Amino acid sequence: MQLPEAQVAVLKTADADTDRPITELAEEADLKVETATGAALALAEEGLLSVTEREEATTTLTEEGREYVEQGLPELRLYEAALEAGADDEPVSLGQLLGEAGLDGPAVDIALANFARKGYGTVDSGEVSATADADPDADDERRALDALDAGETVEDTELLDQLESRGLIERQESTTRLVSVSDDGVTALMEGVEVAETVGQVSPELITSGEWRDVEFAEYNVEAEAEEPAHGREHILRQTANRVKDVLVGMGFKEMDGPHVDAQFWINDCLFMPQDHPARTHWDQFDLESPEEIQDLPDELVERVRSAHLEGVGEDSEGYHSPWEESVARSLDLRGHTTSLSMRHLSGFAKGDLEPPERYFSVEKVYRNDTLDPTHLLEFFQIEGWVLAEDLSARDLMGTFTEFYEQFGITDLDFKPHYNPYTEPSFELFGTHPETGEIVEVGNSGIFRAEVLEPLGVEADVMAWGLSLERLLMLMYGFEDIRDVHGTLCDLELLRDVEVVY
Ligand SMILES: N[C@@H](Cc1ccccc1)C(=O)O
Repeated sequence: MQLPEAQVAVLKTADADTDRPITELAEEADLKVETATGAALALAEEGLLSVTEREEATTTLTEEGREYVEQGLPELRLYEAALEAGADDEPVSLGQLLGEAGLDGPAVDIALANFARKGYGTVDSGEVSATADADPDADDERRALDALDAGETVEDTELLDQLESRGLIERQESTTRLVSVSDDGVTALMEGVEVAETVGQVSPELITSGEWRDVEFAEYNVEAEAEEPAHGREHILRQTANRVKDVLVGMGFKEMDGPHVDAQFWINDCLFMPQDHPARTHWDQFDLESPEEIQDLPDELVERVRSAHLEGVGEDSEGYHSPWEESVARSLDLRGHTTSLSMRHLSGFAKGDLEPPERYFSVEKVYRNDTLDPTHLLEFFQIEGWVLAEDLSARDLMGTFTEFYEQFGITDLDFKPHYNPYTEPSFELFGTHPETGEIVEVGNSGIFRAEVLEPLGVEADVMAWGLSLERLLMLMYGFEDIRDVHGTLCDLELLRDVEVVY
């Protein structure tokens, strides 16, 4: 019988009466595991080998686990020091015992937590009493660690769970394929198997020489399991950003863009944020030292914005009467929101004057000097948007959000009245986290005030919002930590394997 080279090697290395792991055969036959696996599966198909699968759990000691095998578990070291010092008779100070046991740093907490849990004694107001008749040699966790260190297996899953939760072991599940030669395989071997002269890959030489006409090509085994190469793919955040753009375009919006570094004028002043507003300090914004200021601001608009801040607009509006400096308006910041783009567009500065109805959006990065935590980073993507039209109301705003979020499977939005210096009314928007059930803030919105619109020269109503792309992702996929998908600590495995949801 003629077989491809790898198959002959595997068949000859396998045994008829013992099941052997493919990995072992591969090593012996000097083949890559994938090649040997492919060959074994092909042979099994021909009935020459039998292949069985075995699920295996392997347990390995972590570095900390190994350290305890050598030096003893902290709680046992504490117990031994306690016995030595006579704490089974009379309480002894914890400080003294820690010193004698050579325990410090995190080992102290570990010793204390497990000492009481395992019944080695009690600690009360810094005094340790030891149980007289505890037997550290019989300590299950110690024995299990020793056994694992010696390469033995431990069956007690509860004990393994405990060691795993202490971070002393790691468990992996794996599938091992076991192979043995079948009766037909034995017969074939006895009758003689030879390597078929097959060609695995077409080469330029084969083609130019015309030799390809005469050779025999190896068959492809499209069912063979191969290693999966980790290739590049679109980041889930980018993927979702693109979907958001598609959805908004589908809802009749146009995209706007603009600078990441911008004048405070566009970021804050146009939005009727008083220059002494707390969010304008460096706690929230990143200021640029250089260049010191922006040159091309529209003078007339600057004048109208200044006057709105100082005196208000129209009859009912007062303004702030607080200091307003043009140099502050001209200074540059990393934008803390993309509402700066809305201002550039609504004022006519970006694209010329706009006539209602108009709808614009952007999905762009913004920067804030926040404290890092599971839901905050120093930068995130904001889904900015606005509608310019006659007679808008809160219902239009809510209807737009309902329609937008529905496309991402999110149907349980909550609205909470809110305050922004630039919108009235204003609403914060909340969704429910699919895993934790927690209420998560997803955005902020409102209808721009006259103090914003009048200086811009806008006569119709404008409703507007800034939503967080990352929070949308959290609701869609159940991520609990923004750092899983964003930034340097993000989990590559998760990004590779996450399924696209629709
Ligand atoms: N700029 C607001 C969002 C917003 C935009 C427009 C109107 C109302 C609110 C924020 O960043 O939170």
